[in-house]
Amino acid sequence: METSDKLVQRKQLRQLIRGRRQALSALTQASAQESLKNQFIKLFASDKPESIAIYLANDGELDTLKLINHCWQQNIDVYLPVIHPFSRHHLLFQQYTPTTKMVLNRFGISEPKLNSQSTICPQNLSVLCTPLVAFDSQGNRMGMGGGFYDRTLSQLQQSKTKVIGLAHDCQQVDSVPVEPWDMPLSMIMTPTKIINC
Ligand SMILES: Nc1nc2c(c(=O)[nH]1)N(C=O)[C@@H](CNc1ccc(C(=O)N[C@@H](CCC(=O)O)C(=O)O)cc1)CN2
Ligand SMILES: Nc1ncnc2c1ncn2[C@@H]1O[C@H](COP(=O)(O)OP(=O)(O)OP(=O)(O)O)[C@@H](O)[C@H]1O
Repeated sequence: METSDKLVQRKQLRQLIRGRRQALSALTQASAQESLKNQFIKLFASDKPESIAIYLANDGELDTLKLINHCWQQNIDVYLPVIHPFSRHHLLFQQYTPTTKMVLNRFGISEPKLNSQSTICPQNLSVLCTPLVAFDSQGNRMGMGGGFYDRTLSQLQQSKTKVIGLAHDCQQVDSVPVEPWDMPLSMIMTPTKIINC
């Protein structure tokens, strides 16, 4: 397929799936985040992670507040992505506690006010949960289009960090049109299932 065809295809798919998740009702979102928390508890029943990077939901993404609260209760260190102030399309991961000062980033998403003393190298995270727009059963993912998570994931190839894509079931497609830089996921968690890719 021509590169430009694929670009158009990816753009259309992104629009379609973003529309699907934005259309989910508050009730569906509420039950989805409860199920997500329960899936997480089941998955880590026998080995509690030390640290986990999550995200604050935006644009209809699978909500994570209940999961974050659960981690806090379990003394699991929670980190959030922060848009890198100088390095374009790169993320930093900063610890998030109930007292962390928050600011809005340029996408309107709440993120910790940058404090380099509470950031972590992604390689040192036990678990990294990525948001995504579309996924398939092979673990291919497509995000919002900035390549932020692709760049982070490309640094994790030699690390023990467990990478888990989080999404609603309605974000699954038969096949994500992938690009050479797209990093496949080894696991995707939805409110109803865990897919080992
Ligand atoms: N919850 C959450 N946090 C995240 C991400 C994410 O996907 N979800 N990111 C994962 O990368 C990073 C932010 N990346 C983003 C990239 C594009 C847009 C977005 O809304 N784009 C608009 C155009 C906005 C603009 O250009 O100013 C759009 O496409 O409509 C949002 C976040 C870091 N934090
Ligand atoms: N590891 C990388 N190194 C350099 N550039 C990259 C890397 N990964 C992706 N990019 C660039 O980022 C841009 C956006 O990529 P893409 O559309 O795949 O993002 P995405 O998967 O939707 O976003 P995200 O990864 O933030 O969820 C592309 O132009 C691509 O060239």
